[in-house]
Amino acid sequence: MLEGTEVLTTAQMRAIESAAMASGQVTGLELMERAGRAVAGQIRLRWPKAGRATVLCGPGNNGGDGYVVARLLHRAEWRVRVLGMDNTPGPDAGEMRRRWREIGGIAPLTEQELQSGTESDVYVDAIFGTGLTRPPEGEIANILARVFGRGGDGAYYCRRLVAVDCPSGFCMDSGKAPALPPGRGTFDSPARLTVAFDSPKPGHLIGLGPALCGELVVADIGLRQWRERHPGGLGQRPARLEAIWPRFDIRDGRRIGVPLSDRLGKHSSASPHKYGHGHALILAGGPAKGGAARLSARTALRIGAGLATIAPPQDALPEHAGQPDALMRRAIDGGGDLREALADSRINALCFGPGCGIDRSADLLAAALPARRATVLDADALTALSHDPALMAALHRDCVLTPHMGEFARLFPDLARQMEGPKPPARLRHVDAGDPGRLAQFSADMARYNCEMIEWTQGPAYSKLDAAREAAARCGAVVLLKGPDTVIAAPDGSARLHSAFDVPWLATAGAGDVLAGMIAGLLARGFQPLDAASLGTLIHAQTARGFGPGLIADDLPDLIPAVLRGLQKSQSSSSVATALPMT
Ligand SMILES: NC(=O)C1=CN([C@@H]2O[C@H](COP(=O)(O)OP(=O)(O)OC[C@H]3O[C@@H](n4cnc5c(N)ncnc54)[C@H](O)[C@@H]3O)[C@@H](O)[C@H]2O)[C@@H](O)CC1
Ligand SMILES: [K+]
Repeated sequence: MLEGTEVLTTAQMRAIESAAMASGQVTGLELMERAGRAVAGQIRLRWPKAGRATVLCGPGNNGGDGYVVARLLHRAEWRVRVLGMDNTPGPDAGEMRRRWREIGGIAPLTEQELQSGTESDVYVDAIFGTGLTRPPEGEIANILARVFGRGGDGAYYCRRLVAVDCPSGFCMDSGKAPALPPGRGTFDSPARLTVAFDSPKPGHLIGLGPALCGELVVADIGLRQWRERHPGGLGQRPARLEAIWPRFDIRDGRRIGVPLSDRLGKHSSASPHKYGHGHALILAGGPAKGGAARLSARTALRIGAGLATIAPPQDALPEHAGQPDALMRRAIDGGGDLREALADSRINALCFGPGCGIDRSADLLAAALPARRATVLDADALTALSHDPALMAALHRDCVLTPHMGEFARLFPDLARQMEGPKPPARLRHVDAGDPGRLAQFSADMARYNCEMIEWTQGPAYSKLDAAREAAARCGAVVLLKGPDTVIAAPDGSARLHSAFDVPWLATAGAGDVLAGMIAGLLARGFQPLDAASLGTLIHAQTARGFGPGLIADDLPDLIPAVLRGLQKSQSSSSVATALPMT
């Protein structure tokens, strides 16, 4: 079982906070103090010399965190300037504002104030967190444009911007940034650092998140212990959502979320025989179309499949005579040939698509899907699938679809359209919080914290995650929606997120063929489809991280052994098992 860092939607986070407070074991004020302390601590860790800080405090609890940051930086001898809003915040934020007022003043949070005065060494963005409900307008939009924008000389207005929970105006569920109306600039100046609380949210990992957040630190604010003591949390737990790239620090700075299976470096069965490690069959296209499938096949071998066979039509077979010698060749002209090949039950993973041709893919898929072998569908196979509802209906739970956005839009046009628009309203759902007294307290807290009892998995904007989950449930197969951010979803709602925002050079011809081959090889080795797809995604990006710019897809397969060695090493030193309760 692959282990990643648990990711929570904002609704889940709010529900956990509220339930923890309803249990009487923690107060909102304590959580806010810890949140502010985490941010101030991270600032001092990076910039140990006390300097000038400007703290921008919004109207809600995110602003409350900001007042705590101001107080703690002041205590550490920073010269702190606070700009705040003239509203009546909730009781906790109000109390934190009062405590700050005993120390220093609050200038109005206006564009003019932001521009005036001496430039600060650090700017703290505590304007909006999870409570953003509509696109900012007027003065607040101007402020955000300045905070996240650049001057005429191209320099950032707010050098060293530290975001509290998230960059303000940003949706933590979808990674979308609805904040700025057209013409008001863009988020072109990212935060240096974002300190999120308790767990990463989907938006930190997908969409614009990785670009806007800068370094992401996930700070424990004491809810983890409560969750460990109350593993059921609130009512029924949703399908698990995990991040599969270890970017997060927590508590004492340990990294969590090293996503490994202990089987990664080992073989898939106790048998020393090559058939014990699986046999991947990679279907190739006609003459002059075989390169993509060769990349896939070579990769399947490198990732540890015991055997890999490339299967072009007869007239293209001679083209595959070269390296690697370890690769087997077999002509498969059509569905009949494939059915015959699949009589050999040792062929346990299939890969369709790269360079295969749309008609040939359709013909071969129709023959293969009823055999219910673990199957990767990529490129032309996805186009064939989008043309034929019967093929779509024949998909099964051992299939992995690997579309990019264009292919996804052909397969699931309605879901792709929804991604462009707002999310439909979340459905209300009863939350079982124990006895009536506790439930009453819980409801009061919900109201106090402006929370709704909304379905656990719902967030405010329809995201790539929502779309991939819905697609997987609809087609009954694993859907890997790839891009700089990749979402991998299983039919039961479990999902994994990975950001390859840091390796833009991975967007190169043939990289997708390599990914398909990795997943096919891992399936051959006996990994479950969700794990094979997740590990394939991670290893794929890790190979590119190790190589750097200048990468071409042909380089990738030979980089796999070093990545496998590195992952094994990090597994042995990982603290993941102690840092997170795993379900
Ligand atoms: N709930 C808790 O127990 C904790 C919350 N924490 C902080 O609280 C934050 C969430 O607090 P809130 O729910 O109060 O939300 P926010 O502080 O994000 O903002 C909510 C406020 O902004 C207003 N608002 C929303 N959209 C607006 C717009 N477009 N223009 C102008 N005003 C707008 C709302 O009317 C509301 O007053 C988290 O992000 C985190 O920073 C932390 O203190 C940890 C504990
Ligand atoms: K913020």
